[in-house]
Amino acid sequence: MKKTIITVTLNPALDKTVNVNKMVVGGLNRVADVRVDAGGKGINVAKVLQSFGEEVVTTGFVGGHTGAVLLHEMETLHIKNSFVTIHQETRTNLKIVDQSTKETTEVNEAGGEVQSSELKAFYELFDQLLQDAAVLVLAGSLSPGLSVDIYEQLLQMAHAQGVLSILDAEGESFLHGLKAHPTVIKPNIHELEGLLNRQLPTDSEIVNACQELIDTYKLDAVIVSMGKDGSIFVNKTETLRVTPFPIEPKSTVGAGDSMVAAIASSLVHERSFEEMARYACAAGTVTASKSGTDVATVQEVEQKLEQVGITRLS
Ligand SMILES: Nc1ncnc2c1ncn2[C@@H]1O[C@H](COP(=O)(O)OP(=O)(O)OP(=O)(O)O)[C@@H](O)[C@H]1O
Ligand SMILES: O=P(O)(O)OC[C@@]1(O)O[C@H](CO)[C@@H](O)[C@@H]1O
Repeated sequence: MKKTIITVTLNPALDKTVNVNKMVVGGLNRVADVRVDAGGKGINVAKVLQSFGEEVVTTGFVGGHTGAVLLHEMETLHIKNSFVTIHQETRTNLKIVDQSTKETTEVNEAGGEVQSSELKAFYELFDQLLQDAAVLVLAGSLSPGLSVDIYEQLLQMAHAQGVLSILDAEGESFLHGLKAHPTVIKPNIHELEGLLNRQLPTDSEIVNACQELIDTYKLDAVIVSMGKDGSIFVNKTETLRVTPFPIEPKSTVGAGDSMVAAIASSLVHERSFEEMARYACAAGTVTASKSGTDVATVQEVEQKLEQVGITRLS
């Protein structure tokens, strides 16, 4: 049986996280401390999967000095990777954590442009990687130069090979990707409201929206994350309201990606929907309690599984 999980980050980043005592918008902010991590959604997913002991390979585009640092970071973390090198520079994303409110302000660059020859090389590489794959994770924004329907195309290639898929995207690329029927989607509440172009102030409105998406786009499951308020898991037969255990949040960057990693691992291991929810919530919540773009380890997640609150709504 195939077990490999491919994570795709078309627009990765080095995440530079700075802590300031109290953020002054429009004023001078002195940085108390700084850290740099390999980032980009699919790379964060791969970091968690590596700790979980899954067979994971991560791919996408990297370029320039920042790209070289990113590749070095992945080697240090022993994450199997196969990236197409582009001429332009990989971006650096700034994350400002205000220690007085514990809020994170994110400033994400657009990223280096991908040329058509580089895209062609990626499609060839992706086609090869699919041969051994069980699950595909597509996550994050698109670099300039990429077509908004790229997720749709990659999902169609994956489905032709019988590969399950998780899509975590927003805006136009998300809408296009949905047309190719990913197995699971994991929007946060803002991405879900943006997709449907309406506010979803109550749990029951969120659940109805998830069911609507499952029916319209023939999805297996929709998982909506809502930061400290937890998450809602909906598939064709079950609806779960999931509540995290208390933490002191340090940086929520990568929390959603950690959920996606736990969902991918649960698909490979054919866990029940409830077990998937436990793993995903524990992974996201542990990551939110860590600094920078540092992510949950398998030991930390498994210790917390029983502390996840699950209420079965159907
Ligand atoms: N402040 C917090 N306190 C407790 N748990 C949190 C907090 N923030 C995030 N989490 C946990 O992490 C999960 C995912 O968080 P969130 O909804 O912010 O994801 P996201 O917006 O996709 O994140 P990102 O895109 O930065 O990876 C939540 O469902 C919750 O379990
Ligand atoms: O600009 P995108 O691709 O939407 O998001 C990129 C990003 O904010 O997402 C990750 C956290 O989820 C970070 O590591 C990274 O900087």
